[in-house]
Amino acid sequence: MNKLIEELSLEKVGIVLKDEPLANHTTWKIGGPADVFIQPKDLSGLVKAMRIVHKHQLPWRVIGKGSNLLVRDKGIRGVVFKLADGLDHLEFKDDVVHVGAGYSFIRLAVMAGKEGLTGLEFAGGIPGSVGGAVYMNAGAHGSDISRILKSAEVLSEAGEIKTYTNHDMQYRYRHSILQDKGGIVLAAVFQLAHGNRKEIADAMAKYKDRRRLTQPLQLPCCGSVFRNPPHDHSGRLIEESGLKGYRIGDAQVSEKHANFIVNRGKATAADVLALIQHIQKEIAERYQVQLIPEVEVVGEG
Ligand SMILES: Cc1cc2nc3c(=O)[nH]c(=O)nc-3n(C[C@H](O)[C@H](O)[C@H](O)COP(=O)(O)OP(=O)(O)OC[C@H]3O[C@@H](n4cnc5c(N)ncnc54)[C@H](O)[C@@H]3O)c2cc1C
Ligand SMILES: NC(=O)C1=CN([C@@H]2O[C@H](COP(=O)(O)OP(=O)(O)OC[C@H]3O[C@@H](n4cnc5c(N)ncnc54)[C@H](OP(=O)(O)O)[C@@H]3O)[C@@H](O)[C@H]2O)C=CC1
Ligand SMILES: C=C(O[C@H]1[C@H](O)[C@@H](CO)O[C@H](OP(=O)(O)OP(=O)(O)OC[C@H]2O[C@@H](n3ccc(=O)[nH]c3=O)[C@H](O)[C@@H]2O)[C@@H]1NC(C)=O)C(=O)O
Repeated sequence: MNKLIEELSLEKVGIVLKDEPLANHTTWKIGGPADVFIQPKDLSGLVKAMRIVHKHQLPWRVIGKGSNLLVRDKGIRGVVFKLADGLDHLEFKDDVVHVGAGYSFIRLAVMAGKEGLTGLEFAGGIPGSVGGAVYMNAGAHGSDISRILKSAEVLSEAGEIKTYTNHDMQYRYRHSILQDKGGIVLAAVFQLAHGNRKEIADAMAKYKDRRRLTQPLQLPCCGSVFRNPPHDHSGRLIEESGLKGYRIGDAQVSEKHANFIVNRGKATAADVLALIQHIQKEIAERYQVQLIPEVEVVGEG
């Protein structure tokens, strides 16, 4: 590991940290350490780092803003790449936007609105990176990434950069091909349309108010914990089961939105996982519905 860190430092790939607690990089503020944490300073830093990691045959994972991740308490063995500053270029060309994977998805929505471009209003309250959103097919208010993505640049483990079209992504509800095949989204191109600045701003303000009213935005959380089952809402089922406020350790079913689990202070991943299992058992017994987590659970317990 020390040899790897030495090589990464010599190549000046960006920020390189040993045993970095991932609780510092997830919105749940939960997660054990990554053996090696790399925040590349730019694209060439990422490509160089990937080559070195590949040579050392270490497992790796990429994260964005950690807003859909439950990292187990013993952390992640191998390397974690975090895409943030340095991979965050933004360029509007008529009604098309080219954006780096490390760019904030919320900020992108705000910037597109300022340009008078419509299509990204739904993203106004989704607190992740563009890369995470492309991978997750993030969505809200009746829209999602699949409606606007033209193409994405993806780096494979072998170090090749390929262009994926919208069709290649095989998008479905909160699913993309990347969830099966892996790869690192480097950048995305979105097709928007010219619209009315005021109408765009009004729609975003309306969505923002709705979120403030219905979601526990002030407490550490990861958004919806479970996918919605067909033709229903996990939040409705969990509330109807009387589980709002139910707590294991410092992990609690939000009083505001039953499909959110909030960290009341020092919740561990084990607390959250126990609560997830408890909810799944209650809902299966009561409604014969198997709730499937939307959040990704990674690392060692
Ligand atoms: C308050 C709150 C509200 C939310 N509301 C919504 C909502 O309305 N709709 C919605 O869809 N989600 C919502 N979420 C969940 C979350 O914001 C999205 O899933 C988001 O797209 C995750 O992006 P991220 O950068 O944080 O990804 P991370 O959590 O860091 O990672 C999630 C997954 O994406 C992968 N990934 C991240 N970056 C890349 C990359 N560059 N290349 C390849 N894979 C990558 C990771 O490996 C991981 O598997 C909400 C979360 C919170 C905290
Ligand atoms: N509960 C949790 O665990 C988490 C919740 N969040 C929530 O997500 C939101 C932003 O997250 P953050 O990581 O700070 O994002 P960023 O730092 O990437 O960007 C947020 C910026 O965009 C602005 N903004 C956000 N939404 C809108 C909108 N609909 N219309 C116009 N401007 C908007 C914000 O202004 P302004 O401050 O005025 O809204 C802020 O300046 C916040 O509401 C935050 O509460 C984020 C992470 C974790
Ligand atoms: C937050 C996320 O995405 C959210 C997205 O922000 C919103 C808005 O479009 O719609 C989905 O939530 P949701 O289905 O729970 O939407 P909401 O509008 O909050 O609730 C739906 C229905 O459930 C009911 N509901 C919700 C919460 C609750 O505690 N009790 C309850 O009865 C509501 O009354 C409403 O009738 C996405 N969740 C999923 C899993 O698809 C996320 O993916 O992380």
